[in-house]
Amino acid sequence: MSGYLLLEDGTSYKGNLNGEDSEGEIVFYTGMTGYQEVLTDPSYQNQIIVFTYPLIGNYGINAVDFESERPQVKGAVFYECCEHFSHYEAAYSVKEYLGKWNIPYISHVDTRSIVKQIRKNGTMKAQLSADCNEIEQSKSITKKLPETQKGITALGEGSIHVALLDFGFKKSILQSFLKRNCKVTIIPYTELGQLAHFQPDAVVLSNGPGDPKELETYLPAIKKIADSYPTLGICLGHQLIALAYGGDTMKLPFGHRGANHPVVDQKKGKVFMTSQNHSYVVTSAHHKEFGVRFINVNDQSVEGMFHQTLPILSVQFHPEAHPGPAESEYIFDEFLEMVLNTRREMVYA
Ligand SMILES: NC(=O)CC[C@H](N)C(=O)O
Repeated sequence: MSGYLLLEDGTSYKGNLNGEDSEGEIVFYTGMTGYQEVLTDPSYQNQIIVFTYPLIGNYGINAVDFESERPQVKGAVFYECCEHFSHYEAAYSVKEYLGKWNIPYISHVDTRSIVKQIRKNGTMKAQLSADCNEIEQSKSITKKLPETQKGITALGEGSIHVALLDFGFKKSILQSFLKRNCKVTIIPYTELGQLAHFQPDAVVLSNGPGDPKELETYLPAIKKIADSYPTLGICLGHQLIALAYGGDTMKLPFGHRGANHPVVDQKKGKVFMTSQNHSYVVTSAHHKEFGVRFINVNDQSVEGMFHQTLPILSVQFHPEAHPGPAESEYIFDEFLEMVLNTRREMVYA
């Protein structure tokens, strides 16, 4: 069926629409692969994703690469959505998967032109629609709090107990700790008051959707947690740590979403490629208790911080990868080493 992608700035694109009308914030993802992880990453809640690579769906959808239990996006924009997939692990096509969950997508639209428009006018409200109406200008996208999926859940038997504060966590973050011999207790951020009761050795603040400032009411509790436990913040978690300690965040014009964002680790003097998915960044006017350790090579934005005296580390990129390069996985090892050192210090204090 023919249909339209309508942007808030008045631009429209005609293509083949599958599914019902939908509305969200339009953003673009530049990785050549990883569509299954992107579609199911909770950080993309309330967004319509333009995939810049022109062939999506070639290797189908499998049982292992989900980042959560369902697609999280409001819609997808492809040039070609391949229905005849080929991969030994593939169970069904992207079309079947999105159809099952009533997530619409449009294909055979000029994705290069759409991306140029977003780069020019910034991420904005968009609609997938059977009709070519204009988007209501007055109604801007309502900011929503992250939706979490599970209640408090304990997994793994390891010797280090990590509390994963869930703002919409990616399964790969959980797995990064389980495979490093950790016990993990997932705690939805709405229940963060319960955290102390579990007596964790460390706390991880997860990734998640939306503007970190929407979570303002949780900041004092987050600061108290980071003051008390070795803490790692990933993406939204990193932004929340900055805000909790008096720093600030701002919105980038069109964000960083892809699998080849170069970052420099100033401590190691090393540049590596990272997987990224964010609109907001910590501004360099962060609180002076923190130092900036990681910097984006393309635009010099802050990619990660460390606390000068406390065991707190935070990264804007995704060390768990999925999709994308795993070159920064050492962040997990370094963090767990930090947790063990803190434990040793407590024993000998
Ligand atoms: N992946 C994330 O955690 C994204 C963080 C935040 N929602 C942003 O867009 O900047």
